[in-house]
Amino acid sequence: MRRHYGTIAEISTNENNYDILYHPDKEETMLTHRVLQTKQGGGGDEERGNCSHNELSSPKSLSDNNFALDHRDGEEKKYSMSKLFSDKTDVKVIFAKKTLRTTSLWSALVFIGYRIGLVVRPKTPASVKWIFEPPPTLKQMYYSRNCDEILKGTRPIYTEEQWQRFRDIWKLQGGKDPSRRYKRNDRRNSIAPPDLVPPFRAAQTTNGRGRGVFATRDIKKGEMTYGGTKHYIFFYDGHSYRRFLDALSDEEACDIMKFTWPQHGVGPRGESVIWGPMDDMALQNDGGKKRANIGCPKGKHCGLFDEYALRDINKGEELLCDYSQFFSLDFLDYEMWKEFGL
Ligand SMILES: C[S@@+](CC[C@H](N)C(=O)[O-])C[C@H]1O[C@@H](n2cnc3c(N)ncnc32)[C@H](O)[C@@H]1O
Repeated sequence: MRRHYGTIAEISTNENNYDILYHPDKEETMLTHRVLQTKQGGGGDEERGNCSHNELSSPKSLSDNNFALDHRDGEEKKYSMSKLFSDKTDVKVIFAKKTLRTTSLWSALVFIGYRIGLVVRPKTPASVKWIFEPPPTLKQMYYSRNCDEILKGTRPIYTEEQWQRFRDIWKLQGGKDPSRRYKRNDRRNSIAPPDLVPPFRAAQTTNGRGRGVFATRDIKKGEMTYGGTKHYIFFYDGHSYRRFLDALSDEEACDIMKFTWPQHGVGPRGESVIWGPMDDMALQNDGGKKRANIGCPKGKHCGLFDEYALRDINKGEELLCDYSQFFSLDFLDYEMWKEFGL
């Protein structure tokens, strides 16, 4: 006899109005709409009695003790149902021959075998390599893509079409902007007018900072220079971030790793995300507290990425923000990546 907690192969009834969901990840089976329970002290075919009925709006887990059923593997059992269906409805439960636990144990042993080299590893196609290998961290992706070398060279200035391509790939992969789900009165909402044209353009710096952004006209202190997350991409987990980078060339992926960073409190319920602007804003360099000439003026409330000139800025001057608000210059050592398994 075995106490069964999860792997019911099949449930059938002469009324067919409930669904079974099997969740291998959670190692549990769920019944939705209606919930099967064993009856206390029933008779006849019933194992321990009854099936009581529960109309549930949310699924209830079979791994719950309510559903512990003693059985033999491969055995057929019948449970009479009361309330759930009409009194005399029979529900047949056929238990899987192999329980999930046994299967999981074998899978775990094979997996460990692969990891420690006891089991000969077949040549793994790239598409399934993560089944056998732990997914790469940010540093591993950075070094495997040869980013150290790539980023030493002069990097290109991206055109609007190239930025758009990054945003399109992200959208095609199911990317969603969490700020669209902010409530109307959320203080993080941007107040940037939809037609705001940022008064800066990317170009190469001459002081060894790579690319930067430069004022395309004189900008008055207090003027808005950027706003909102219209061009941002967001990732809620390390896997979607990896998948995005996988769609890009080494050169592009190395750049994107530099242009994106993890941050707390961005999602509608304060979730952390990895995000970054996919426009020239990504090339803004750090001026530290002292030399930053754009940012959120002291005492002013600023929505997400609403930035203002902190002093008068001349045409051609580099626009610098203060990175300490977001991330460190040495982005690879930014501890928060670890929260995403990166
Ligand atoms: C978001 S990118 C900015 C664009 C970058 N200059 C480029 O060409 O890719 C951030 C990176 O720029 C570089 N950077 C930004 N501000 C800097 C500064 N004040 N001094 C030196 N490097 C800086 C650092 O390498 C940093 O990781």
